[in-house]
Amino acid sequence: MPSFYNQTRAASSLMRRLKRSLINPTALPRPRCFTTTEGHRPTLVHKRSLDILHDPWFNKGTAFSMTERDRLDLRGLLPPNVMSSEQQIERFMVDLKRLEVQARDGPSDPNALAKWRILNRLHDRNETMYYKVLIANIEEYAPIVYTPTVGLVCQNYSGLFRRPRGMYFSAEDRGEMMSMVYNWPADQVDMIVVTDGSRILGLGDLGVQGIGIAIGKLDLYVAAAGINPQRVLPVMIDVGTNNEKLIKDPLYLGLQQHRLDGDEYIAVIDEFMEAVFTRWPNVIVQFEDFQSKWAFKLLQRYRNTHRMFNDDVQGTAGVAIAGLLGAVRAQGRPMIDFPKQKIVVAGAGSAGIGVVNAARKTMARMLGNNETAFDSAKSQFWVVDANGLITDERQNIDPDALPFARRINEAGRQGLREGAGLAEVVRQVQPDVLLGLSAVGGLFSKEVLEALKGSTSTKPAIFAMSNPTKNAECTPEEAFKIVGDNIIFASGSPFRDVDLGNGRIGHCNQGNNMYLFPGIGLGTLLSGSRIISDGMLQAAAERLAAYMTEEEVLKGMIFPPISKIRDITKEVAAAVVQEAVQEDLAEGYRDIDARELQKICQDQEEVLEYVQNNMWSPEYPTLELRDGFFWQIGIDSDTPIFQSNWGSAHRVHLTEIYVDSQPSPLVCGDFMIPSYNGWDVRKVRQVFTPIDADAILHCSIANRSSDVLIWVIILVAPILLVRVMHG
Ligand SMILES: NC(=O)C1=CN([C@@H]2O[C@H](COP(=O)(O)OP(=O)(O)OC[C@H]3O[C@@H](n4cnc5c(N)ncnc54)[C@H](O)[C@@H]3O)[C@@H](O)[C@H]2O)C=CC1
Ligand SMILES: CC(=O)C(=O)O
Ligand SMILES: [Mg+2]
Repeated sequence: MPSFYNQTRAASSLMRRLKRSLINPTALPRPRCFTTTEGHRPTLVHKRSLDILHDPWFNKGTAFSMTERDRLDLRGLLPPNVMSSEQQIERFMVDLKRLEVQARDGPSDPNALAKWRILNRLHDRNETMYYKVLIANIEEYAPIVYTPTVGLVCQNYSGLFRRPRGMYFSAEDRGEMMSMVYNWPADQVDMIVVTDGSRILGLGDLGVQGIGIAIGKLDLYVAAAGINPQRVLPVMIDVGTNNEKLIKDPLYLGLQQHRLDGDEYIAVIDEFMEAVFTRWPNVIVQFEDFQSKWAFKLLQRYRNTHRMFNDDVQGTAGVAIAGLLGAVRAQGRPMIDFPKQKIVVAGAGSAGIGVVNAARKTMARMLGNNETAFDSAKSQFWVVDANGLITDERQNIDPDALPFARRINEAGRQGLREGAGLAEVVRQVQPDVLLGLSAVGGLFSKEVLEALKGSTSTKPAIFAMSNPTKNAECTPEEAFKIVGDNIIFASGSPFRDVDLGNGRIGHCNQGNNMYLFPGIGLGTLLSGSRIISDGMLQAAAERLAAYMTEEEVLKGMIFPPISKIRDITKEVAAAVVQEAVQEDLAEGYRDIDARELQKICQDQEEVLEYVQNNMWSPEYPTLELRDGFFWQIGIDSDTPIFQSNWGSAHRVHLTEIYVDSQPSPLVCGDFMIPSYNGWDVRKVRQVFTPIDADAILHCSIANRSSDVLIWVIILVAPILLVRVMHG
């Protein structure tokens, strides 16, 4: 819950803005007029926030000064580094001259970036059409808006940046976030994907440029889960970067300082969480691509108090479990044999450790769900990181990896030692599964794959899950060629199936958390669960595993094709809703309360229908012009919102106020309303102090006093005052 201190701070910050609106003549209604900038006379604008950034006449993009950003409610809507117009032109020219950027880690499609640009322009122009195109061609364009191209986009974001999308909270904004969050124009936000840019895919620290991954993930939320695009918010928390190249790049858009660390870092993330959950109490926050050091700590910090999850730790784990269960079925064995699988994992970061933790819990559940089962399950894993096999002999072992450190005596009996290389580990262990989350392209070398031929499994599984494409631990061609045709293969980024000759196909599955995170988010939203429990994540993974038929699995297809992502997401969301109800966490959604949800969840078809009915589809709505002026308190949204269709400050006379649908005896009168389009109840309270704004459901407004009168008061009042004071 927001602390009293922060609420007070938010209130005083809002009051400041309120006062500013009341006394700032530029905010008062007047004809849209502006003067030239000659002679440094200010140009008077009739707009604020995104409306300015989307207006080609007034927009200065990254060149808005900090004071202008404050005055015009732009703070947080642009990357934090203020650029000169010369720098803007330089950035544009550099980008223009390298139209076909092919970075080392880029996708194999040479036109990928050009396609991204075209799609991005459509996204800016017409969201409905953009999502129609994306949904209809998801197989072709997911690799453009998501991995692998999104990696290349993030690497080149400073050059590609055109129109801002999402919000930027930087280390410089400390103490301001609670007020900045109101600069976002949407009254309701369902889904936030936030990153601090510290580990974007397998590309390392990309600083502020990491916003691209948050945008890409939210594209999938809209396309796959049918989250309304007006209710998503990509967020970049810029606490600096440890990427020296970016720190020295004059055209970099983020803070050019080293990353905050320790308590200072946590304070920034805390402030962000408090701000977004204060404005949108029902929002769900997905943490994305935080370096492992913080991924686990932040997850532990917020997971029992906030609606949040970490996609790299928890989403990836769920997808891997579904894949691992699929691999057991593909061997012609029942899923209950999973605890017998020997699994070698290369990579002990947020993703690798997330997977082994979840796989261990799944095994333990199958073995009787008790302490002994949990303890014995860990012996099925061999974890190898940059320093080789992790054993309890390792100095300064990472606490998150500690439970999986092999006992050195036992390792010795297997012919292994502390720091043993991957090939050696595979040779000795003869695993059923070799899983890569190392971000090291080609790590599954010929030697490692040769060693896997000794696997005791009838159908060994190779999961080269690192992204983007160039970071895959091996390609499907290498895997099928070296290990043989009788394998299961999955990769994090998409590859083509392999032609094995004689009409046989070596199936390449895409093992990516995109099969889970949209359903986890949607299921949480529609259940109204206050947290995202382990059980909800497990239910999501199991539903994904069960999605594939026996026939498909035996052919080596353990994940669905991406063309089915909307359908699988619906299934996953339904499983999440049902589990939330089962665990008594569900509080309902909109007009469906917990009890009704419980009834719905008794019938599988009904819960699927409930999910389907709440998925947004890209269709043009019929628009009608609503002339004049109206105010209302939204009752169809979770937070009552006081809305006006008039984007500027104005004086109004309230004539009717309804409380609980009854005309209220409260005294109505004249009020000066500042220029906010969407107010939540806290703001309303500050203006209408005698009114319990929570209870107002509707109020209508008659006549506004003329602008001329306001100007007369503003200009004449001080003169009169001086006269009175001087007798
Ligand atoms: N397919 C999917 O859905 C997902 C894939 N990933 C990918 O997983 C990769 C890793 O992500 P994080 O765990 O967050 O990164 P991280 O940087 O925290 O962890 C990387 C780990 O790999 C280890 N490593 C480095 N060199 C190695 C080597 N030669 N042999 C064995 N291990 C080595 C490091 O010691 C570290 O433990 C990234 O490429 C990311 O894109 C992450 C999440 C989801
Ligand atoms: C897929 C994903 O989340 C990652 O590579 O980080
Ligand atoms: Mg990620």
